Amino acid sequence: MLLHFTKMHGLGNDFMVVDLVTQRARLRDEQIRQLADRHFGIGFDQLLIVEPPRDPDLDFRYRIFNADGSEVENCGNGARCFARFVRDQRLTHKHEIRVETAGGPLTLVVQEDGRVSVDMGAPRFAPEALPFEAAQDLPRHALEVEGERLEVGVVSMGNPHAVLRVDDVDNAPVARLGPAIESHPRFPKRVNAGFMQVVSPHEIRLRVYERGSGETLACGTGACAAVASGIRQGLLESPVTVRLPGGSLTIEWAGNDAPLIMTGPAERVFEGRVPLN
Ligand SMILES: N[C@@H](CCC[C@H](N)C(=O)O)C(=O)O
Repeated sequence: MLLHFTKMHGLGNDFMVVDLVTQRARLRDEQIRQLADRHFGIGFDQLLIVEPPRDPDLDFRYRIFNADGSEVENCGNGARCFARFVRDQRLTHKHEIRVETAGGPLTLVVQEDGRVSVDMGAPRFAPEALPFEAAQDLPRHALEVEGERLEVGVVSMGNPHAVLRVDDVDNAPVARLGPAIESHPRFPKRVNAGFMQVVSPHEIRLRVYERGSGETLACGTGACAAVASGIRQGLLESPVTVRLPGGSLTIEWAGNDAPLIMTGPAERVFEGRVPLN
């Protein structure tokens, strides 16, 4: 069969978006890995699948797969592209869209200027929420990585994040420490590794080595996790501008059980059809 798809990106974090409301298909892990290949396939950081909701109170079900084929709980940049996609495809006319994800329901609001704001829910710091092996809930945990003692904040945004503070994000050892943190045995479900440089209480620079996809140009849940961890440690104050290699996001958080609100762009690149073997 020929599968119709749309290529999109949020600040260079790129997606293949597939409508399974009007098409029928099933993608196996190895097909996802092949499609994600930037030389032999289409190339993307994540595959986003749009399905009818299982809960009648929600508008859609939104499923997310990393480039390695693993299904994950949440994707912030993907959520914004998802909102733009369902409106562009005329699957909905709503400005406020409620979707089911593997990490829980999300509310997406399409603004007049085309940017999308997402209620990302409240961050969870308890180690069992990620999961992370630790005896207690602390703002920073010591972590031995490749013989180095690092200090990381751990945050669940539905998906797991470890945030490491660095002095200079341009020279941070993301390629060396990223994969080692991602598959550290104290994170049984692996983890996304963020490298955060604090510029001022309202501005950070961030690079993220994503679980299952490698370093990306932007990570929405990584931006939320870094801001939540930074505010919890008294380093940051809401709102925070997060400067990522692909562009900037605005993150607001009132603290405690309040949700993080992420605002940023969502871009369509092209549409195509690909044979599914
Ligand atoms: N790019 C995403 C996060 C995608 C999922 C992540 N790699 C994971 O495995 O949890 C974002 O914008 O949040």
